[in-house]
Amino acid sequence: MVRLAFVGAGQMAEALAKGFIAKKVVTSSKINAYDISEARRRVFAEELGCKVHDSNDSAVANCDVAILAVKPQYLGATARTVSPESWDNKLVLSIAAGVTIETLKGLLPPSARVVRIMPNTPCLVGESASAIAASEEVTPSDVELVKSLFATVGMTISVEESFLDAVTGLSGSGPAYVFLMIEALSDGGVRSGLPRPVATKLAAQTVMGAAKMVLETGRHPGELKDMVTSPAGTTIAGVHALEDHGTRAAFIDAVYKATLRSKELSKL
Ligand SMILES: NC(=O)C1=CN([C@@H]2O[C@H](COP(=O)(O)OP(=O)(O)OC[C@H]3O[C@@H](n4cnc5c(N)ncnc54)[C@H](OP(=O)(O)O)[C@@H]3O)[C@@H](O)[C@H]2O)C=CC1
Ligand SMILES: O=C(O)[C@@H]1CCC=N1
Repeated sequence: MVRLAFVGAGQMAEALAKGFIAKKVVTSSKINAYDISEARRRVFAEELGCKVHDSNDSAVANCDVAILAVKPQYLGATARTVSPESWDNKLVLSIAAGVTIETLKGLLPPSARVVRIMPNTPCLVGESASAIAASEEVTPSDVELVKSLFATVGMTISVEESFLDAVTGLSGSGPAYVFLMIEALSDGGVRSGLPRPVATKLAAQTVMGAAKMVLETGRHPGELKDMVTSPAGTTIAGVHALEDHGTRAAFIDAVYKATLRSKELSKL
């Protein structure tokens, strides 16, 4: 069984570790971790049962695959806390938004093989969307290993590295847009008289059901929308309100602005 190391044990590292453990792809005893925050080290040791180290160097020295999971701004300084000997021959996965393979290679010895991945938090429930871009040195068996690891917590897709900023703007950040949407739909239900727990449950199930229809039928979302929309009915009244408030443009702009921010992070 592969030995992992999380360099940074924050929100996303926790979501991935919990997902991997739940799917039994890695046992907690094979997950090494370090975080500068004692509170985060405690979560990994006490809640997840992982091997928590007293440095990034020790965590990486004891792994086959290291997952860089600190904020992009701290990646350079963090990578330098690990000695070249500990990085030697490691498969290094970076989930950091924006930070390019070229930058990552500049931080690591030449023997390290670099893969960038952009997952999202639904890995916690086995429904992540992870896009993967590998550097030239990465072997086909490395790619297979990464794909099989992340496939246990959701779907994986290989992309050109140049697409990763857009992926980050869409699926990396996307759960936040959808949570906001569910919260707002629930507010709408409450505004119309539903009790909050009923409204939130209906909103979340509706989003999940609609998403499943897109994925499972392969039909265009516009066509599926038309199936709900009766002439002079309730849905077209709701759709008109959404169009009137510029909802479609707001989503397009959200993804675009997040993409631009990912590009900015690559320059830090
Ligand atoms: N959250 C998400 O949905 C997603 C995040 N990502 C990427 O994942 C990465 C982590 O994001 P996220 O989990 O949200 O961030 P968090 O801030 O929750 O986690 C990062 C952790 O790293 C710690 N840290 C900082 N410096 C070091 C260091 N030198 N050594 C060890 N640990 C350190 C931080 O401690 P402290 O807080 O004390 O600084 C923090 O606990 C980012 O690069 C982000 O772009 C990718 C996909 C989705
Ligand atoms: O907000 C962020 O920067 C990170 C990257 C993608 C999701 N969260």
